[in-house]
Amino acid sequence: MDCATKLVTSRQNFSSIKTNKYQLGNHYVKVFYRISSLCKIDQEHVKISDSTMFIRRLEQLKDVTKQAMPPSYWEFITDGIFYKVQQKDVYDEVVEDVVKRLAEGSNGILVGFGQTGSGKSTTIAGLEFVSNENFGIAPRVVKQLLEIKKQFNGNNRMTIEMSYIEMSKTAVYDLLKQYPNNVNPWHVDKESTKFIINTECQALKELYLGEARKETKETKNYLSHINTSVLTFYVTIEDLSFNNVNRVKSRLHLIDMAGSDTVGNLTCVFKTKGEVGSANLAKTSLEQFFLCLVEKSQKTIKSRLRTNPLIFFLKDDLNISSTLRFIGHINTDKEDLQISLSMMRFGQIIKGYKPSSIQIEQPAKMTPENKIRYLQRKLQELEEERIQNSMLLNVDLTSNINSERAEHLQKIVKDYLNNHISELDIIRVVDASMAFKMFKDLYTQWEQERQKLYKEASLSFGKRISDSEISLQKKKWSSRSSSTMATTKVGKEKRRVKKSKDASVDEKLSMVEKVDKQISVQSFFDSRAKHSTLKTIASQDISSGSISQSAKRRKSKFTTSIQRRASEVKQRSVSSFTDGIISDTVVTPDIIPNQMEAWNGFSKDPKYTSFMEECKSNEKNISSIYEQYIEALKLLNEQKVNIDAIKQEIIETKMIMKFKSTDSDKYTEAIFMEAEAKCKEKKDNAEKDHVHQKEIVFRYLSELKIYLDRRRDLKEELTRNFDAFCKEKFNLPMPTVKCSTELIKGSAASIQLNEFHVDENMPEKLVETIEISEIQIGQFKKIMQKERSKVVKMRALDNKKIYDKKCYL
Ligand SMILES: Nc1ncnc2c1ncn2[C@@H]1O[C@H](COP(=O)(O)OP(=O)(O)OP(=O)(O)O)[C@@H](O)[C@H]1O
Repeated sequence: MDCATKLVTSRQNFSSIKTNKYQLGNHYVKVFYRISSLCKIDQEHVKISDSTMFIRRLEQLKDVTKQAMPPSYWEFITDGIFYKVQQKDVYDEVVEDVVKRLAEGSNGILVGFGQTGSGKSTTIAGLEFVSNENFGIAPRVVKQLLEIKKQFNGNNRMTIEMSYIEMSKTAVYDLLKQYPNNVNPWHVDKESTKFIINTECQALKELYLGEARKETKETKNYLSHINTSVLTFYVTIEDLSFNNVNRVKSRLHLIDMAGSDTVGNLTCVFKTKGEVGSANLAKTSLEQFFLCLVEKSQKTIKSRLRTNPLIFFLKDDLNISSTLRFIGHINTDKEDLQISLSMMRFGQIIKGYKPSSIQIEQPAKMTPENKIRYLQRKLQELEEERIQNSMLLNVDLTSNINSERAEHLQKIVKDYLNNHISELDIIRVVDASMAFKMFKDLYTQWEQERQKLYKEASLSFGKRISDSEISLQKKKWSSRSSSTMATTKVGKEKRRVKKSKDASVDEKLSMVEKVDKQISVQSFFDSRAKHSTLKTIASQDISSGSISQSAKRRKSKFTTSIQRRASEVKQRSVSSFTDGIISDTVVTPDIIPNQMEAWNGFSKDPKYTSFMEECKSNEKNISSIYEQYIEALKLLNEQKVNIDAIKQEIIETKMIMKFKSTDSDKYTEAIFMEAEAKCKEKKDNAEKDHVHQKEIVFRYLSELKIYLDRRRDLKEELTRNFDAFCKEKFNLPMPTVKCSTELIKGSAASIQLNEFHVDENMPEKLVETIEISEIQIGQFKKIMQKERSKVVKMRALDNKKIYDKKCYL
């Protein structure tokens, strides 16, 4: 798989481009291109600059008289060109936002089109590889949707379903059904299977099975798909908080078009003329439909809907308010230029652009005029970029922010304050402006608390200090930059205060200064250090010889009250900070690095020893039952595979019997019947074992559930205990607490529930943690191969029957 860097990324700036007057292009319609990583870019024929592709004009190559002229190219504007990039990069750039919009109720269509063997299926499905890093768009959509689903709770519910169909010129097949799986081409929506996705594992298994049921032709290197396939995700979001359930439905279609080609091309020698023609027709139909769409001709659009089952199926979703993404796949080899040009033109039609022809001089021969033209164009581009940037900087983008985004920003603020991220990570203009607004609010809040405390402190000494005096004093105090300077100034300040016969003001100011330090942002996250600082400062002041005994007494009283208030303010700050800004953080107990010491103290405290022991023993139980459960599950799956194999044997025996029935004698028939009976007996026994094994699996599962429930309670208790410990030892609650990593080491939370077929009844809590491993992909591939060979055999038998029938007739 590719590992080189991304060649060109998306560019949104199309202003310098000649567009069709019926331009369809809005920011929801994007056309990308992926150049097959198996071919080298031939610079003479193909050039790429940003997201613009230049392809050599073919007539110039063919016409010898024109070959001496400067090379002339077609210019195609795209939203991004990928060459030798990771699957993830393609996904992030092209699909991620489509899925987000899908969860918000917007329909979407993603079409992978291109020449035979150019990498369409790799981009859309990517199931032939052994690592999930190489998964294509479909498995990644499943993962992202399930992640979004996790965020729905309470009155909001999200349901994800999928259907998977394959379309040939004349028929439509349901890929989620066993062969024979024809559906009525005009009732695909009603007749196709809708599979409810609860886990990534189940969905992947269905994807692999669907892949196996596709019609393919074996080539030297890979299996080529003959037909177009459409994988549709149906998302339903329900809000149950009203009397009438509020329901939003949306669909996302991932279309893997049949490979277009020219009959006789080396890339498609294995395909019949009919198959090539049918693939080209599918692309042309879509192209024609888009031309109608671009021209907004409702009448023609309607009539076109009835000409093609694919367009009919996509129907309402195929319009410009949906999010449309097209990924064209091309080879840049000279012999494939013609078909590549056709693919590029398709993209331009979708965007509503008119390809223009330009001449590109070779750099060595560049004339001054061309240089000026080139530089002028670059200048214009930069100028436009500058205008856009300055617009972004000056526009208040924060007003349009939704709650999810706001939550995300709150998390950024929290992470920044916790030193988990740097300023550079808040680089986006919107993020930065919102984040700084939050910093400001936070600061204002603390500043108000501080002022309030100051006033209260002044009042408690029976003397009111005017606001101006406070600010004057404050300024003087805050201007101290070093400890020595501070000492000298303290002396001066005290002399001045003595002169004004108000020594108590000085004391109060020094106390308030300490409180200031105490509630500063830094000290907020370093509670222990601050706490001791407070004590040290207080004791230093108290022992200071310049203060009289009564002042000392007053001061110590004052210190205690200030300390208490500081602690109160801090606690209030902590809770308001947590409530207002990082309300999402306290849910999971977490240990942040500078609290490790506190955690160690807590875990060794004899008061909590028995509690900690219980936590550990619960984790141990989870581990051991989990292992047994996995073993039992493995056996269960093996049994299932065995049963499938026996069933297959029965089918095959029956089929052979049917075929032989015409010319076989009674003796042969009896042998077949006996073989079938034996298979059935084997199947019955295997099914009995399977039922028994299922019971064992569920027993382990329910046991595991009990321990996991206990773990949840223990976690809550742990949070409470740790909080109490921190309050007791440091006089401060911990802002966030987490189980020690040591504690959960080896626990089921850290174990990834493995592979294997998981029954629907498996509790969601467990299923959520499933990560797809390479072993599991291997198993899926085995299932796929088995299913494929089964379908191939059955198809061959059907074709033979049809052939025999024809011959007979
Ligand atoms: N980005 C890539 N990285 C590695 N291998 C790739 C990539 N793209 C395609 N291939 C390889 O090229 C071959 C053809 O790819 P794929 O099946 O995706 O093409 P296709 O366009 O779907 O073909 P067809 O139209 O014949 O079905 C496969 O062997 C695949 O592994």
